[in-house]
Amino acid sequence: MTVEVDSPAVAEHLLQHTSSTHPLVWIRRGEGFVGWGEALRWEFSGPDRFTRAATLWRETVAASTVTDPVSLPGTGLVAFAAFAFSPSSSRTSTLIVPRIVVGSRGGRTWVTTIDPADGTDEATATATPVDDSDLALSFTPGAMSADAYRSAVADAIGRIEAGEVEKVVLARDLVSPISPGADLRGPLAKLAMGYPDCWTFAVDGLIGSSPEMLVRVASGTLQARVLAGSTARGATAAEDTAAALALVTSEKDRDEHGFAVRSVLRAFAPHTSSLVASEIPFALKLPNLWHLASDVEGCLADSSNSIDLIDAAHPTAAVAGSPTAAAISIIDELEPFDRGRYAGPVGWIDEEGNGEWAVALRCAQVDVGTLTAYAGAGIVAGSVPASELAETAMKFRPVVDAFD
Ligand SMILES: C=C(O[C@@H]1C=C(C(=O)O)C=C[C@H]1O)C(=O)O
Repeated sequence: MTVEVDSPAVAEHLLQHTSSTHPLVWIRRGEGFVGWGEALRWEFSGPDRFTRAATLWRETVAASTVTDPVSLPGTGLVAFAAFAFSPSSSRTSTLIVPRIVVGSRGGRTWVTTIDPADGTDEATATATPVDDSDLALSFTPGAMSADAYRSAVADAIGRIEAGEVEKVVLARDLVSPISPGADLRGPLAKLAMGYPDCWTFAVDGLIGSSPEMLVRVASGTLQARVLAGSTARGATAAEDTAAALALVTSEKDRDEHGFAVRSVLRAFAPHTSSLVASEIPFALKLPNLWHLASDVEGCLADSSNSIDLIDAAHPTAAVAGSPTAAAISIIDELEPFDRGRYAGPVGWIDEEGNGEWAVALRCAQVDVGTLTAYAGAGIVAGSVPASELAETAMKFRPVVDAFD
Protein backbone atom coordinates (compact mmCIF):
# COMPACT_ATOMS: atom_id res chain seq x y z
CA MET A 1 0.00 0.00 0.00
CA THR A 2 1.32 3.44 -0.98
CA VAL A 3 0.56 6.59 1.00
CA GLU A 4 1.62 10.13 0.26
CA VAL A 5 3.51 11.88 3.05
CA ASP A 6 4.12 15.57 3.51
CA SER A 7 7.73 15.58 4.57
CA PRO A 8 10.38 17.53 2.69
CA ALA A 9 13.00 16.08 5.05
CA VAL A 10 12.27 12.58 3.70
CA ALA A 11 12.77 13.70 0.09
CA GLU A 12 16.00 15.45 1.00
CA HIS A 13 17.47 12.47 2.79
CA LEU A 14 16.18 9.49 0.83
CA LEU A 15 19.32 7.46 1.52
CA GLN A 16 18.63 7.53 5.26
CA HIS A 17 15.69 5.23 4.54
CA THR A 18 17.64 2.29 3.17
CA SER A 19 19.95 -0.22 4.82
CA SER A 20 23.59 0.87 5.26
CA THR A 21 24.95 -2.58 4.33
CA HIS A 22 22.22 -3.87 1.95
CA PRO A 23 20.97 -0.73 0.23
CA LEU A 24 18.28 -0.78 -2.46
CA VAL A 25 18.50 2.46 -4.41
CA TRP A 26 17.31 4.09 -7.63
CA ILE A 27 18.03 7.84 -7.82
CA ARG A 28 18.51 10.37 -10.62
CA ARG A 29 18.61 14.17 -10.32
CA GLY A 30 17.70 13.92 -6.63
CA GLU A 31 14.51 11.96 -7.34
CA GLY A 32 13.77 8.27 -7.08
CA PHE A 33 13.22 5.73 -4.36
CA VAL A 34 14.95 3.46 -1.91
CA GLY A 35 13.95 0.14 -0.40
CA TRP A 36 14.29 -1.38 3.04
CA GLY A 37 14.01 -5.06 3.96
CA GLU A 38 12.95 -7.94 1.73
CA ALA A 39 9.31 -9.00 1.40
CA LEU A 40 10.21 -11.37 -1.45
CA ARG A 41 13.48 -12.39 -3.02
CA TRP A 42 14.24 -14.66 -5.97
CA GLU A 43 17.48 -15.67 -7.64
CA PHE A 44 17.84 -16.87 -11.22
CA SER A 45 20.64 -18.03 -13.45
CA GLY A 46 21.14 -19.40 -16.93
CA PRO A 47 19.82 -18.38 -20.34
CA ASP A 48 16.19 -18.17 -19.20
CA ARG A 49 16.91 -15.87 -16.20
CA PHE A 50 14.89 -13.04 -17.80
CA THR A 51 11.88 -15.12 -18.89
CA ARG A 52 11.66 -16.77 -15.48
CA ALA A 53 11.84 -13.40 -13.73
CA ALA A 54 9.21 -11.91 -16.07
CA THR A 55 6.84 -14.85 -15.50
CA LEU A 56 7.35 -14.82 -11.77
CA TRP A 57 6.67 -11.12 -11.67
CA ARG A 58 3.39 -11.52 -13.58
CA GLU A 59 2.33 -14.27 -11.15
CA THR A 60 3.29 -12.15 -8.14
CA VAL A 61 1.33 -9.16 -9.42
CA ALA A 62 -1.70 -11.37 -10.13
CA ALA A 63 -1.60 -12.67 -6.55
CA SER A 64 -1.19 -9.20 -4.96
CA THR A 65 -3.63 -6.54 -3.83
CA VAL A 66 -2.20 -3.12 -4.59
CA THR A 67 -3.54 0.16 -3.21
CA ASP A 68 -1.78 3.06 -4.90
CA PRO A 69 -3.55 6.41 -4.90
CA VAL A 70 -0.27 8.23 -5.68
CA SER A 71 0.29 6.50 -9.01
CA LEU A 72 3.72 7.82 -9.98
CA PRO A 73 6.62 5.87 -11.49
CA GLY A 74 7.93 3.81 -8.56
CA THR A 75 4.78 3.85 -6.42
CA GLY A 76 2.68 0.74 -5.75
CA LEU A 77 4.24 -2.72 -5.90
CA VAL A 78 7.86 -2.56 -7.07
CA ALA A 79 10.81 -4.90 -7.31
CA PHE A 80 14.47 -3.98 -7.68
CA ALA A 81 16.58 -6.36 -9.76
CA ALA A 82 20.05 -6.90 -11.17
CA PHE A 83 20.74 -9.49 -13.87
CA ALA A 84 24.02 -11.22 -14.67
CA PHE A 85 25.66 -10.23 -17.96
CA SER A 86 26.21 -13.80 -19.11
CA PRO A 87 23.90 -16.83 -19.11
CA SER A 88 26.86 -18.86 -17.84
CA SER A 89 27.76 -16.48 -14.99
CA SER A 90 28.17 -18.04 -11.57
CA ARG A 91 26.70 -14.81 -10.13
CA THR A 92 22.93 -15.02 -9.73
CA SER A 93 20.41 -12.52 -11.05
CA THR A 94 18.25 -11.25 -8.18
CA LEU A 95 14.77 -9.78 -7.95
CA ILE A 96 13.94 -8.22 -4.58
CA VAL A 97 10.61 -6.79 -3.40
CA PRO A 98 11.39 -4.56 -0.39
CA ARG A 99 9.20 -4.40 2.73
CA ILE A 100 9.21 -0.61 2.60
CA VAL A 101 9.82 1.79 -0.28
CA VAL A 102 10.35 5.51 0.32
CA GLY A 103 10.35 7.73 -2.73
CA SER A 104 10.16 11.25 -4.00
CA ARG A 105 9.36 12.68 -7.43
CA GLY A 106 8.15 16.05 -8.68
CA GLY A 107 7.81 17.43 -5.15
CA ARG A 108 5.68 14.49 -3.96
CA THR A 109 6.88 12.02 -1.38
CA TRP A 110 5.49 8.57 -0.67
CA VAL A 111 5.93 5.49 1.46
CA THR A 112 4.90 2.03 0.28
CA THR A 113 4.63 -0.90 2.65
CA ILE A 114 4.58 -4.38 1.19
CA ASP A 115 3.37 -7.23 3.36
CA PRO A 116 4.33 -10.71 2.24
CA ALA A 117 1.60 -13.37 2.04
CA ASP A 118 2.82 -15.16 5.18
CA GLY A 119 1.54 -12.23 7.26
CA THR A 120 4.76 -11.59 9.18
CA ASP A 121 4.85 -8.59 11.48
CA GLU A 122 4.16 -5.22 9.99
CA ALA A 123 7.38 -3.58 8.84
CA THR A 124 8.66 -0.43 10.41
CA ALA A 125 11.85 1.30 9.40
CA THR A 126 13.49 4.25 11.03
CA ALA A 127 15.73 6.70 9.25
CA THR A 128 19.37 6.31 10.20
CA PRO A 129 21.98 9.00 9.49
CA VAL A 130 24.42 8.22 6.68
CA ASP A 131 28.00 7.77 7.80
CA ASP A 132 29.79 9.65 5.04
CA SER A 133 33.30 9.42 6.43
CA ASP A 134 35.74 8.37 3.70
CA LEU A 135 36.09 4.62 3.25
CA ALA A 136 39.58 5.18 1.79
CA LEU A 137 39.61 1.97 -0.22
CA SER A 138 42.74 1.21 -2.20
CA PHE A 139 42.24 -0.48 -5.53
CA THR A 140 44.60 -2.93 -7.20
CA PRO A 141 44.18 -4.82 -10.48
CA GLY A 142 41.93 -7.86 -10.15
CA ALA A 143 42.14 -10.77 -12.60
CA MET A 144 43.37 -8.51 -15.41
CA SER A 145 46.40 -6.19 -15.11
CA ALA A 146 46.82 -3.05 -17.24
CA ASP A 147 49.41 -4.88 -19.38
CA ALA A 148 47.11 -7.86 -19.84
CA TYR A 149 44.32 -5.49 -20.87
CA ARG A 150 46.49 -3.78 -23.49
CA SER A 151 47.48 -7.10 -24.96
CA ALA A 152 43.86 -8.35 -24.95
CA VAL A 153 42.89 -5.19 -26.86
CA ALA A 154 45.72 -5.79 -29.36
CA ASP A 155 44.47 -9.37 -29.76
CA ALA A 156 40.90 -8.13 -30.33
CA ILE A 157 42.10 -5.64 -32.97
CA GLY A 158 43.77 -8.57 -34.78
CA ARG A 159 40.49 -10.52 -34.68
CA ILE A 160 38.66 -7.50 -36.10
CA GLU A 161 41.22 -7.14 -38.90
CA ALA A 162 40.83 -10.86 -39.62
CA GLY A 163 37.10 -10.25 -40.11
CA GLU A 164 35.88 -12.31 -37.13
CA VAL A 165 33.92 -9.41 -35.62
CA GLU A 166 33.34 -5.72 -36.28
CA LYS A 167 33.35 -4.63 -32.64
CA VAL A 168 34.06 -6.24 -29.28
CA VAL A 169 33.81 -4.67 -25.82
CA LEU A 170 36.59 -5.67 -23.44
CA ALA A 171 36.59 -4.92 -19.72
CA ARG A 172 39.02 -5.18 -16.84
CA ASP A 173 38.55 -5.30 -13.07
CA LEU A 174 39.94 -3.61 -9.95
CA VAL A 175 39.57 -5.00 -6.44
CA SER A 176 39.79 -3.65 -2.92
CA PRO A 177 39.17 -5.01 0.54
CA ILE A 178 36.17 -3.38 2.23
CA SER A 179 34.99 -3.64 5.79
CA PRO A 180 31.85 -5.82 5.95
CA GLY A 181 30.11 -3.19 8.10
CA ALA A 182 30.90 -0.22 5.79
CA ASP A 183 28.01 2.23 5.30
CA LEU A 184 27.54 1.92 1.52
CA ARG A 185 25.17 4.90 1.50
CA GLY A 186 28.16 7.30 1.81
CA PRO A 187 29.57 6.26 -1.62
CA LEU A 188 26.01 6.19 -3.00
CA ALA A 189 25.48 9.80 -1.88
CA LYS A 190 28.75 10.79 -3.59
CA LEU A 191 27.70 9.01 -6.81
CA ALA A 192 24.22 10.56 -6.81
CA MET A 193 25.60 14.05 -6.21
CA GLY A 194 28.62 13.75 -8.47
CA TYR A 195 26.73 12.20 -11.41
CA PRO A 196 23.23 13.72 -11.24
CA ASP A 197 22.43 12.87 -14.89
CA CYS A 198 23.27 9.20 -14.34
CA TRP A 199 21.07 6.57 -12.73
CA THR A 200 22.52 5.78 -9.30
CA PHE A 201 21.65 2.28 -8.18
CA ALA A 202 22.20 -0.30 -5.48
CA VAL A 203 20.79 -3.82 -5.70
CA ASP A 204 22.13 -6.83 -3.82
CA GLY A 205 25.64 -5.36 -3.45
CA LEU A 206 25.84 -4.01 -7.02
CA ILE A 207 26.49 -0.28 -6.65
CA GLY A 208 27.10 2.34 -9.30
CA SER A 209 25.94 5.28 -11.36
CA SER A 210 25.22 4.49 -15.01
CA PRO A 211 24.81 6.97 -17.86
CA GLU A 212 23.16 4.37 -20.12
CA MET A 213 19.43 3.50 -20.12
CA LEU A 214 18.69 0.10 -21.66
CA VAL A 215 14.96 0.69 -21.51
CA ARG A 216 12.42 2.83 -19.71
CA VAL A 217 8.79 1.76 -20.05
CA ALA A 218 6.02 4.12 -18.93
CA SER A 219 2.34 3.79 -19.89
CA GLY A 220 2.82 2.27 -23.31
CA THR A 221 5.92 4.27 -24.26
CA LEU A 222 9.49 3.06 -24.47
CA GLN A 223 12.70 5.05 -24.24
CA ALA A 224 16.39 4.20 -24.26
CA ARG A 225 19.66 6.09 -24.16
CA VAL A 226 22.37 4.35 -26.14
CA LEU A 227 26.01 5.24 -25.53
CA ALA A 228 29.10 4.12 -27.42
CA GLY A 229 32.12 6.21 -28.28
CA SER A 230 33.92 8.11 -25.52
CA THR A 231 36.64 10.71 -25.08
CA ALA A 232 38.36 12.52 -22.21
CA ARG A 233 37.12 15.91 -21.00
CA GLY A 234 39.40 18.81 -22.02
CA ALA A 235 41.54 20.62 -19.45
CA THR A 236 40.31 24.08 -20.57
CA ALA A 237 36.92 25.20 -21.90
CA ALA A 238 38.34 25.46 -25.43
CA GLU A 239 39.94 22.01 -25.24
CA ASP A 240 36.73 20.57 -23.84
CA THR A 241 34.65 21.93 -26.73
CA ALA A 242 37.26 20.67 -29.19
CA ALA A 243 37.12 17.20 -27.57
CA ALA A 244 33.33 17.06 -27.92
CA LEU A 245 33.50 18.24 -31.52
CA ALA A 246 36.19 15.69 -32.37
CA LEU A 247 34.01 12.96 -30.84
CA VAL A 248 30.84 13.79 -32.76
CA THR A 249 32.76 14.00 -36.03
CA SER A 250 35.02 10.97 -35.50
CA GLU A 251 34.34 8.27 -38.06
CA LYS A 252 35.68 5.54 -35.73
CA ASP A 253 33.36 6.62 -32.91
CA ARG A 254 30.37 7.11 -35.22
CA ASP A 255 30.88 3.56 -36.54
CA GLU A 256 31.25 2.14 -33.02
CA HIS A 257 28.11 4.02 -32.00
CA GLY A 258 26.13 2.87 -35.03
CA PHE A 259 26.50 -0.81 -34.05
CA ALA A 260 25.02 -0.07 -30.63
CA VAL A 261 22.06 1.96 -31.91
CA ARG A 262 21.18 -0.60 -34.60
CA SER A 263 21.31 -3.45 -32.07
CA VAL A 264 18.82 -1.61 -29.84
CA LEU A 265 16.49 -0.73 -32.73
CA ARG A 266 16.56 -4.36 -33.95
CA ALA A 267 15.71 -5.62 -30.46
CA PHE A 268 12.76 -3.30 -29.86
CA ALA A 269 11.29 -3.18 -33.38
CA PRO A 270 9.17 -6.36 -32.96
CA HIS A 271 7.62 -4.91 -29.78
CA THR A 272 6.85 -1.38 -30.96
CA SER A 273 4.58 0.38 -33.43
CA SER A 274 6.86 3.37 -33.91
CA LEU A 275 10.51 3.53 -32.99
CA VAL A 276 12.96 6.32 -33.71
CA ALA A 277 16.51 7.17 -32.73
CA SER A 278 17.95 10.69 -32.69
CA GLU A 279 18.98 11.40 -36.27
CA ILE A 280 22.57 12.16 -35.35
CA PRO A 281 24.25 11.21 -32.09
CA PHE A 282 24.94 13.99 -29.58
CA ALA A 283 27.82 14.52 -27.16
CA LEU A 284 26.74 13.69 -23.60
CA LYS A 285 28.84 15.56 -21.04
CA LEU A 286 29.69 13.72 -17.83
CA PRO A 287 32.09 14.88 -15.13
CA ASN A 288 34.64 12.21 -16.13
CA LEU A 289 34.22 12.02 -19.93
CA TRP A 290 32.23 12.73 -23.09
CA HIS A 291 30.06 10.03 -24.62
CA LEU A 292 28.49 9.78 -28.01
CA ALA A 293 24.80 9.28 -27.24
CA SER A 294 21.51 8.60 -29.03
CA ASP A 295 18.06 8.67 -27.48
CA VAL A 296 15.52 6.14 -28.76
CA GLU A 297 11.75 6.47 -28.38
CA GLY A 298 8.86 4.25 -29.34
CA CYS A 299 5.31 3.13 -28.60
CA LEU A 300 4.82 -0.35 -27.22
CA ALA A 301 2.68 -2.51 -29.49
CA ASP A 302 2.37 -5.67 -27.40
CA SER A 303 1.93 -6.73 -23.79
CA SER A 304 5.66 -6.95 -23.03
CA ASN A 305 6.65 -5.87 -19.57
CA SER A 306 9.96 -4.12 -19.02
CA ILE A 307 11.76 -7.38 -18.14
CA ASP A 308 10.62 -8.91 -21.48
CA LEU A 309 12.17 -5.87 -23.17
CA ILE A 310 15.53 -6.10 -21.42
CA ASP A 311 15.55 -9.76 -22.41
CA ALA A 312 15.07 -8.68 -26.04
CA ALA A 313 17.81 -6.04 -25.93
CA HIS A 314 20.53 -7.51 -23.72
CA PRO A 315 23.42 -7.60 -24.50
CA THR A 316 23.57 -4.61 -26.85
CA ALA A 317 26.59 -3.90 -29.02
CA ALA A 318 27.52 -1.15 -26.50
CA VAL A 319 28.60 -3.78 -23.96
CA ALA A 320 29.19 -6.93 -26.05
CA GLY A 321 30.06 -5.98 -29.63
CA SER A 322 28.88 -6.96 -33.07
CA PRO A 323 27.89 -9.51 -34.26
CA THR A 324 26.80 -10.49 -30.75
CA ALA A 325 27.58 -14.23 -30.64
CA ALA A 326 31.08 -13.88 -32.10
CA ALA A 327 31.82 -10.89 -29.84
CA ILE A 328 30.70 -12.81 -26.75
CA SER A 329 32.93 -15.75 -27.57
CA ILE A 330 35.93 -13.39 -27.91
CA ILE A 331 35.00 -11.80 -24.54
CA ASP A 332 34.86 -15.28 -22.97
CA GLU A 333 38.26 -16.02 -24.40
CA LEU A 334 40.04 -12.73 -23.61
CA GLU A 335 38.53 -11.59 -20.30
CA PRO A 336 39.91 -13.77 -17.49
CA PHE A 337 36.98 -13.14 -15.14
CA ASP A 338 33.22 -13.57 -14.83
CA ARG A 339 31.53 -10.18 -15.43
CA GLY A 340 28.88 -11.05 -12.86
CA ARG A 341 26.22 -8.34 -13.07
CA TYR A 342 28.55 -5.74 -14.60
CA ALA A 343 27.12 -4.66 -17.99
CA GLY A 344 23.86 -6.50 -17.22
CA PRO A 345 20.48 -4.78 -16.74
CA VAL A 346 19.84 -3.22 -13.31
CA GLY A 347 16.65 -1.42 -12.36
CA TRP A 348 13.08 -1.84 -11.20
CA ILE A 349 9.65 -2.98 -12.35
CA ASP A 350 6.18 -2.13 -11.03
CA GLU A 351 2.84 -3.93 -11.06
CA GLU A 352 1.97 -2.60 -14.51
CA GLY A 353 5.23 -3.86 -15.98
CA ASN A 354 6.58 -0.31 -16.25
CA GLY A 355 10.13 0.23 -15.10
CA GLU A 356 13.57 1.62 -15.74
CA TRP A 357 16.60 -0.52 -16.51
CA ALA A 358 20.10 0.93 -16.75
CA VAL A 359 23.05 -0.93 -18.16
CA ALA A 360 25.13 -1.67 -15.02
CA LEU A 361 28.23 0.41 -15.85
CA ARG A 362 30.49 2.54 -13.64
CA CYS A 363 29.76 0.07 -10.88
CA ALA A 364 31.20 -2.35 -8.38
CA GLN A 365 29.98 -5.52 -6.75
CA VAL A 366 30.37 -5.55 -2.98
CA ASP A 367 30.80 -9.00 -1.45
CA VAL A 368 31.66 -9.77 2.16
CA GLY A 369 35.07 -8.16 2.66
CA THR A 370 35.77 -7.41 -1.05
CA LEU A 371 34.70 -4.95 -3.68
CA THR A 372 35.23 -5.55 -7.41
CA ALA A 373 34.88 -2.68 -9.89
CA TYR A 374 34.62 -3.11 -13.66
CA ALA A 375 35.11 -0.91 -16.71
CA GLY A 376 35.37 -1.64 -20.40
CA ALA A 377 35.69 -0.07 -23.81
CA GLY A 378 34.43 -0.84 -27.29
CA ILE A 379 37.20 -2.03 -29.62
CA VAL A 380 36.82 -1.45 -33.35
CA ALA A 381 39.19 -1.25 -36.33
CA GLY A 382 41.40 1.75 -35.59
CA SER A 383 41.37 1.33 -31.79
CA VAL A 384 44.67 1.88 -29.99
CA PRO A 385 45.39 -0.34 -26.92
CA ALA A 386 46.88 2.46 -24.78
CA SER A 387 43.90 4.76 -25.50
CA GLU A 388 41.40 2.04 -24.59
CA LEU A 389 43.27 1.42 -21.33
CA ALA A 390 43.11 5.17 -20.58
CA GLU A 391 39.38 5.13 -21.36
CA THR A 392 38.78 2.35 -18.83
CA ALA A 393 40.71 4.39 -16.22
CA MET A 394 38.30 7.31 -16.79
CA LYS A 395 35.34 4.95 -16.48
CA PHE A 396 36.62 3.65 -13.13
CA ARG A 397 36.67 7.17 -11.72
CA PRO A 398 33.07 7.39 -10.43
CA VAL A 399 33.49 4.25 -8.31
CA VAL A 400 37.10 4.88 -7.28
CA ASP A 401 36.26 8.47 -6.19
CA ALA A 402 33.07 7.41 -4.40
CA PHE A 403 34.90 4.83 -2.29
CA ASP A 404 37.93 7.06 -1.71
C1 LIG B 1 31.69 -0.76 -21.32
C2 LIG B 1 31.51 0.44 -20.75
O1 LIG B 1 30.92 1.49 -21.38
C3 LIG B 1 30.31 1.33 -22.65
C4 LIG B 1 31.27 1.55 -23.73
C5 LIG B 1 31.46 2.82 -24.28
C6 LIG B 1 32.55 3.04 -25.30
O2 LIG B 1 33.23 2.08 -25.66
O3 LIG B 1 32.75 4.19 -25.74
C7 LIG B 1 30.66 3.88 -23.88
C8 LIG B 1 29.61 3.69 -23.04
C9 LIG B 1 29.18 2.34 -22.68
O4 LIG B 1 28.23 1.89 -23.59
C10 LIG B 1 31.89 0.69 -19.33
O5 LIG B 1 31.63 1.78 -18.83
O6 LIG B 1 32.44 -0.22 -18.69
